[in-house]
Amino acid sequence: MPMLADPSQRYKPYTPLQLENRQWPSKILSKPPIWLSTDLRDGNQALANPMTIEQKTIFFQTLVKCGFKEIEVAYPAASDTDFGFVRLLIGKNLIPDDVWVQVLTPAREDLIRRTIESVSGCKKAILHMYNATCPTFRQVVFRNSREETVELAIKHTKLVRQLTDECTAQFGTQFRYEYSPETFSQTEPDFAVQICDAVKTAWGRAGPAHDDRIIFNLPATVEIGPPNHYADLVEHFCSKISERENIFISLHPHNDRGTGIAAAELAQLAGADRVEGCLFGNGERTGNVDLVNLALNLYTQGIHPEVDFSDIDAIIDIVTKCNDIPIHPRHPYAGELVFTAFSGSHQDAIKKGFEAQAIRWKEAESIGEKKIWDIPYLPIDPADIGCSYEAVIRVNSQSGKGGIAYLVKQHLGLDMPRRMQIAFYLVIQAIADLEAREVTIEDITSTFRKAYHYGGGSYQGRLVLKSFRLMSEPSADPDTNEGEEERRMFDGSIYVDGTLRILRGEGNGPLSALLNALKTHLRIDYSIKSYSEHTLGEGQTAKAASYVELVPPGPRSTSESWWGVGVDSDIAGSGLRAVLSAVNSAIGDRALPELKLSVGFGTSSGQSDVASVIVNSLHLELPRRLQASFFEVVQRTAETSDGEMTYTDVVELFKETYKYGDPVGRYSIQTFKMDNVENGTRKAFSGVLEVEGKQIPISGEGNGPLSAFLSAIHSHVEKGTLSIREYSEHAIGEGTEVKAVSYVELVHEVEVERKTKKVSTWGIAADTDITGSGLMAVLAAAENLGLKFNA
Ligand SMILES: CC(=O)SCCNC(=O)CCNC(=O)[C@H](O)C(C)(C)COP(=O)(O)OP(=O)(O)OC[C@H]1O[C@@H](n2cnc3c(N)ncnc32)[C@H](O)[C@@H]1OP(=O)(O)O
Ligand SMILES: CC(C)C(=O)C(=O)O
Repeated sequence: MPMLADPSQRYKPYTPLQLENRQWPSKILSKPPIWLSTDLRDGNQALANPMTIEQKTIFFQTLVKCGFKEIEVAYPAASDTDFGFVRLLIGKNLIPDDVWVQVLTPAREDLIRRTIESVSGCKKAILHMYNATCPTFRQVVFRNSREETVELAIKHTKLVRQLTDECTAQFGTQFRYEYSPETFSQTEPDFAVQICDAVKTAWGRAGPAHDDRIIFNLPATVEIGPPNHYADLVEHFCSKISERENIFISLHPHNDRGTGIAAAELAQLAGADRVEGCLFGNGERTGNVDLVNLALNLYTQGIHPEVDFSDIDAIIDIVTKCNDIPIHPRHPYAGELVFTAFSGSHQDAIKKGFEAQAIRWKEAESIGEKKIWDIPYLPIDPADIGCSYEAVIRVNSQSGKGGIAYLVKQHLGLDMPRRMQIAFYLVIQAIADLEAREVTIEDITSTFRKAYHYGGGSYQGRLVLKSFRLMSEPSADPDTNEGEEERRMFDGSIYVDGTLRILRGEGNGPLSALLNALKTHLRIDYSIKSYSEHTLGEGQTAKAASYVELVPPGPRSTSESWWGVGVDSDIAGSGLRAVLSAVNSAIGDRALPELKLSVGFGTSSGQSDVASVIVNSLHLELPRRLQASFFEVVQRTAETSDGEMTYTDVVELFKETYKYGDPVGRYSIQTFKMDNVENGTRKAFSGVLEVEGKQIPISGEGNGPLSAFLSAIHSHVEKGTLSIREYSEHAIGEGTEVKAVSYVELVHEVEVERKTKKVSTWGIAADTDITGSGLMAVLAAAENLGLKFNA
């Protein structure tokens, strides 16, 4: 059947109340109401499968834990389960002393007796009786006149009074009385007041003290009008009922029009003291009013609700298990999606909101002011109810760059520059569109790693930085401006398609020096369009994150660009890594010039090619001056072999030249000790030097281990003086096999025919002890120089 063209033919509107001097619209809520949870009664009676005693027990304990002090636990006359549950709570002493349990009964003698029997022995009980009072119920259900309806309420209230007094006398149970003119919102307002006044008189003991007050519960048993109408009815009731000070006015809104929350809030403004409802709004039909929603609404106004939902997920878990009803994903405060934004503009605003709030809070903290929550689209801090920010931003095809950037920042700590956000957004958007699904955080982080070759392991690209050195030297150009006078030289070992190569370049900064090296050695030619950086983490573990945008060289008309990201404990290192990250994207699978390992080490080969051979074969990252020195050796040797040397020839030549890896040297250190002297500002070396089988005790002092050792051997050198021109070291090997390799360039000066003659050479040594490797490198150099030691 279609909807009616004229619904007024079937449905009549509510009758508005002509309330004079209406007060509630200009009031505000400033304190929480008394809460009554009726989950175990009104909520329970609405379930297809009412709760078992075990479920009711768990639910009851959860309510107690949340801080509810009044809990309607059963309709005891309804079933053995309900009756037995009340007996169990009392028998097992499960009711805390400050908690009132409430039980409901209709106005029928047999059921009232059974209900009061159920609470005998309980410390504090609220006996709740109801009878329907509105015209339809009077006429149809009870077939009673107004007078008969009032009489029914009076008669049974008197019975309740008599039986509860008897129970108090016998068991010491403290009782309060709650009366509900059921269907209050459909009852004539004056009749509701009349019947409650009569009930109060029949009860006969309402007083102003908290525990003596009679409770009049005014149910919107069925929500038949807008919330302002309910508020009007409540304000009318509050102003007309006698002895208002001896009464608690309670609300019991249902949610048939979906305005139960609004009705409860407005009716509190209208004068109510107490609210009955269920967690997450379970209950008959569309449910009772949701107490969690009401309480958290107060909380977000800065008013503590005096019930605690700090771990809302745990509460949801118990409630959904007991009710066997799921919570809607959009349910206020509790739904799975209520702290989630999928749409781009929401995500953007949330991201900016968090950033701005962090700054605001820092300032507020420094001047002792409140840290007020003010994040777009998030009325409450999810953390306050035990939720994480994990789900705040989720990505699908409706999302924008801001949300994706937020997630990258949250999960990888990387705060991408705006243009990079746009570039990465397009990558994610393509996935979301193509696969028509939500893009998970795992998808986003792994796509980011793949796109920018970030995170090592399987994500790394064709070019991987192993180590580098940056040097400065004054510019050769006399016309350079102040501040531009330095040239930067990059000298690094980079894996190129798995082969370690030594690349060198120079520029006016580290990044341009690397780009120059890539151009020179690998014909990779790009320029930097933008660069930015920020710190990642705090304190000692802080690192630098750099972002680079590369474009093809020449006039910048192209829209094509490649972004890269690099993270390193060293800021220059992070920039270099960012360049390589972008280069890896830019080159794709284009072929790169190979390192020719077996031919061409004649005059046409460069120093870095030779250095590449050494690093690949012996894992030695030669200092630049040693590279130059050895290159000269290679060139001289190549001349004698028609300009051609094989890879193996070069390696052997290196070993032979520097006696590297030669186990039987003429000189060795038998034992040594390095002490701190002069408050640790200087070092004192003492040990035994073995020279061609002879043991020579030596000792000396210096400002560091090497100078101390040098001074120790000095007096035993046959003639001349020794000094160290250059020293460097690096680790070699991995894990437990790691050693230190030291490189020492030793200079020997001798007077020959009144002229000072200077010769120098390199010594290289590896040892598990870094000081040991340095000393051995000095000896190796001495041996390579052909020095003689006296005993
Ligand atoms: C708005 C609310 O939520 S009110 C609470 C509703 N909750 C429940 O009903 C859950 C528990 N109920 C039950 O277990 C049963 O209904 C019982 C045990 C209370 C009564 O069961 P029964 O005796 O079989 O009667 P039934 O369920 O048909 O109830 C209707 C009878 O109670 C009367 N009645 C209904 N409400 C009331 C009341 N508040 N006061 C007095 N009598 C009432 C009806 O007029 C009707 O009487 P009739 O049999 O003389 O016509
Ligand atoms: C018994 C009353 C309070 C009731 O549950 C209702 O009217 O909804």
